[in-house]
Amino acid sequence: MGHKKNRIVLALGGNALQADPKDTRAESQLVTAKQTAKPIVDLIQEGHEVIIAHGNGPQVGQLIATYEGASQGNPNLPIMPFPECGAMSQGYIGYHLQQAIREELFKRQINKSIAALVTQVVVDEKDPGFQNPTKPVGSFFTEEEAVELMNEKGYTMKEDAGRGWRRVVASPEPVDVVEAPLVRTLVDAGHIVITVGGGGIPVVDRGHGRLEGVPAVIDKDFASGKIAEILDADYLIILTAVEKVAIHFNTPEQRDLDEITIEEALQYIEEGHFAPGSMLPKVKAALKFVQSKPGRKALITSLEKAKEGIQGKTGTVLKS
Ligand SMILES: Nc1ncnc2c1ncn2[C@@H]1O[C@H](COP(=O)(O)OP(=O)(O)O)[C@@H](O)[C@H]1O
Ligand SMILES: NC(=O)OP(=O)(O)O
Repeated sequence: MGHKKNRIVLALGGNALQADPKDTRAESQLVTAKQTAKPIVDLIQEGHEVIIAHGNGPQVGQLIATYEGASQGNPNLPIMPFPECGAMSQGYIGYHLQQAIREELFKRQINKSIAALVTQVVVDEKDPGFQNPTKPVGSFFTEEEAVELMNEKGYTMKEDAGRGWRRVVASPEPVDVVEAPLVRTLVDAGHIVITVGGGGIPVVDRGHGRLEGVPAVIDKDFASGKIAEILDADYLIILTAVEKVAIHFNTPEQRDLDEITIEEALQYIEEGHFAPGSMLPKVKAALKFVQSKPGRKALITSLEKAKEGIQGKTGTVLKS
């Protein structure tokens, strides 16, 4: 008996791109991408239509820090602006995933093309996110190092879900995906598309066809939800380091969640079970997607468990 083929937007978390957060070498990231390709191609092999989205927090932060460091005292090396760093991170992560998935498709003799599309995402310049930076980017620091960086460079730094201190930048909500019609055309034609990488390059619509890049990093969970809505996907699957979302996370009372209703999700958010900057945007993006139209489902699980998750065997599922 055949099973239902779904249109799935897969959002890849940090661990799918960088196995060891301390090993930031591009070569290591490519090795990780090759591991990541396997469970993705499992889904493609099952006949699902897969659209791939991914984060860029560590990578965009590294690019910005590299330019800032290199340009100090060197007038010939200007600092690369934020939107350009976002585009660069989107480009190189897309290139890695494109290579990795292509190779895996070839191994399994699946005749499909894959392309990463440079994707811009429209944001509202009045979004409150511009006044209150929340998006962690780049490496982790100790509190002492963070204080030094705040004083020296004027960064805003915050503690990131018990894992250390990171620079935080503005993170407005995605309003629209500029290249969405192209993504749709490619997906409808049976191709695999990598899009809204790093949440998309944030742009403000100035009218008359003019888009202007703005210094921010859009949350990839929200951008994935947005493209899933636009493409009328059946599933938004957010892949991260944990198999299930939990309440009372990291405490002796921790309870992993299997299936939750919209009401339960709202209640758990209200009770503060999900850390801002890590699990909270995932649950909120899942919630927004399932609320947008009846029948839509969201799944939060680990990369390795994606296939079992779709079969209803694991993960945390949210249904409308
Ligand atoms: N309530 C929760 N349930 C499960 N994990 C949680 C929860 N709150 C915070 N986390 C943490 O959030 C992490 C996922 O966020 P993050 O690492 O930022 O995501 P990404 O995979 O997109 O890079 C999990 O690996 C876990 O450590
Ligand atoms: N842009 C973004 O959300 O990146 P991360 O998932 O790496 O934080």
